[in-house]
Formats: sequence, C-alpha cells, structure tokens
Amino acid sequence: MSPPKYLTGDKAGIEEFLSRFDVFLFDCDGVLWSGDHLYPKVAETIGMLRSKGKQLVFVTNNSTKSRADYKKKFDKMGIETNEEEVFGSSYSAAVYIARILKLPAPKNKVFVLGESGIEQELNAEGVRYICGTDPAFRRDIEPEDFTNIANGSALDPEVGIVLSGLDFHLNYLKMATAFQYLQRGAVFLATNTDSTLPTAHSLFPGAGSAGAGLVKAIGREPLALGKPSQAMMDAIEGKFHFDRSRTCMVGDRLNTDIQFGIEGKLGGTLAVLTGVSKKEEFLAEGAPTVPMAYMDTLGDLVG
Ligand SMILES: O=C(O)[C@H](O)[C@H](O)COP(=O)(O)O
Ligand SMILES: [Mg+2]
Repeated sequence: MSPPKYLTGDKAGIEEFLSRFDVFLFDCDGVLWSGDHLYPKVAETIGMLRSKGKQLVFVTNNSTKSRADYKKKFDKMGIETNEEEVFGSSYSAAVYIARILKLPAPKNKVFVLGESGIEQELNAEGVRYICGTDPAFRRDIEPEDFTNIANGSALDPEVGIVLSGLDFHLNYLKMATAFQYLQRGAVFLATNTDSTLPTAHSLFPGAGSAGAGLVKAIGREPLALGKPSQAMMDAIEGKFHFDRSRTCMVGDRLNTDIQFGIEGKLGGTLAVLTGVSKKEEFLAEGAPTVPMAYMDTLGDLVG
C-alpha cells in the first residue's frame, strides 16, 4: 500500500487530487467544525468545490441533530447547503428501521436512547418511539421501578427495537429499561458507535461510550447504522446515485470515515488532522487503515 500523499501546501497536488473526483462526502465533527467553532476557510473551501461543479454530501455520525437541525447549523455558520445534502446517522437509522427492517405492527415501536435528532428522523419516517428526550425518563430510578420493570408493568408491549445514540442525558432508569426490552427480544440497533466526540477543541465520550454500559450488560453489540456501516453507504448511493470511483470521503477519524470510504470502494479518501485521528496512526508501519491523502486542515484545499 502506497504511503498517503500529504497535500497541505502542495497546490499542484491538490489540483490533481480534486480533478479525480466529482463527489465529496464530508464528515462534519472534526472536519468542518469543533462544536460551534468553524475551522478556518471551510466556507471558502465548500464554495470553491461548488464552483468547480462538485457534488457535496455531508455524512455525519452525530445523531443529536436531524437534517433540518444541520441545515440551521450550516446557515448559522454561513455555509450554503440544502437539507437534502445532509445524511446523518439518525436519518440512516430511521430509514433502516422504516424501509429495511420493517418490523410488523404493533411491535415496531422504538425505545430511544438519544437526543432530538433521532426523534425528528423517526417521525419523518413515520416510526413510533418512546423515551428519547421524554422528561419522564430523566429522573433517578426508584425502588418500585425495579419491580415494575422486571414484571413488565413499566414496559410498553409495542416496543420491538432499542436504538442507542449519543445521549447527553444518560441514567440508570433508561439503561435498565432498555436492557429489559433487549432481554425480551427487542432488536438492538445503534446510530453509531464512535468512542469519542470531538468538540470544544477537545474529546468527549461519544455515542459508543454512551451505549457501552448496555452492551456490557446484554453481552452483544448493536447493529450500527452510521459510518463505517456499508448499509449507510448503500443508502447514500441509493439517494444520490454517484459513481463510487469518482467519489472521495473526507474525514477526521480512521475507524469510521476513512474505513467507510475504503470499504465502500470509493475512488479516494482524504484525512484531516483537526479531529480525532493523528497522522502517526496511519503513517505507522503496517497501519490497518491508511487514507489516500491527508492535510492539516480542510481549509488547506484553498491554500
Ligand atoms: O460520538 C459521536 O456520536 C461522534 O463522535 C460524533 O458525533 C461524530 O460525528 P462526525 O465526526 O461523524 O460528524
Ligand atoms: Mg468526524
């Protein structure tokens, strides 16, 4: 495997690299921004790619926001996008549940461990759910809860799926209830299983860490519908109809973004060093996941 090409400062190399692709799949956290802080020259870079006629899709594992929420965030950041260019892990999970898994009613309701983004996308697909941001679940577990969860009186008999995402409101009541549904045969899904979330110019526990307690308790991994899942790649290709050989995945995380692009047999992958992964990880001898090229920051594409 040839070593990745370092493109920062290499104008000719950048021009040649961009000429290989018609479509760019952009990761968001750690590539475009850190929380609400937009990295330098990101807006100019996106403008430049659009002026070259490139198709852009924003592919994020962050399940806390819906496509509509991301459209608002892009607008706030001064980046011209439309909602249909966003394809997040919440949307990926909702599409999978509604159009692929298609559990027969009535036992097709979802028990959500996560934020509003998941709820909005499930609503958009007509999928019923409980928990999520429901304040009734944002409380300490009480002694009577143990009995009511164990005997099923606290459970909704129509729940057939547990969906675990990035949940900023974790508690034992929600975990114990989700665990009981799984013990009773519910399908175990996750929007994504990233270990860390790059935000506030630091790292925080990610969706995978938020759901780790439930995984440990039930003793099996959920089916994750975010990067690097190829169910997500297939869904994106099904929606945007691109030529994979002329498509490049741009990301900050080797075991989601770059692996997603490589396993999806895309024409190329571009790593940026503003997020989770460090260049030492992919420059090391025998590194398992190596991008085609890398740069210090996305804005280096416009120099
Ligand atoms: O923990 C998470 O959910 C992820 O770290 C995070 O949201 C990743 O978002 P992305 O980098 O795919 O935009
Ligand atoms: Mg990222």
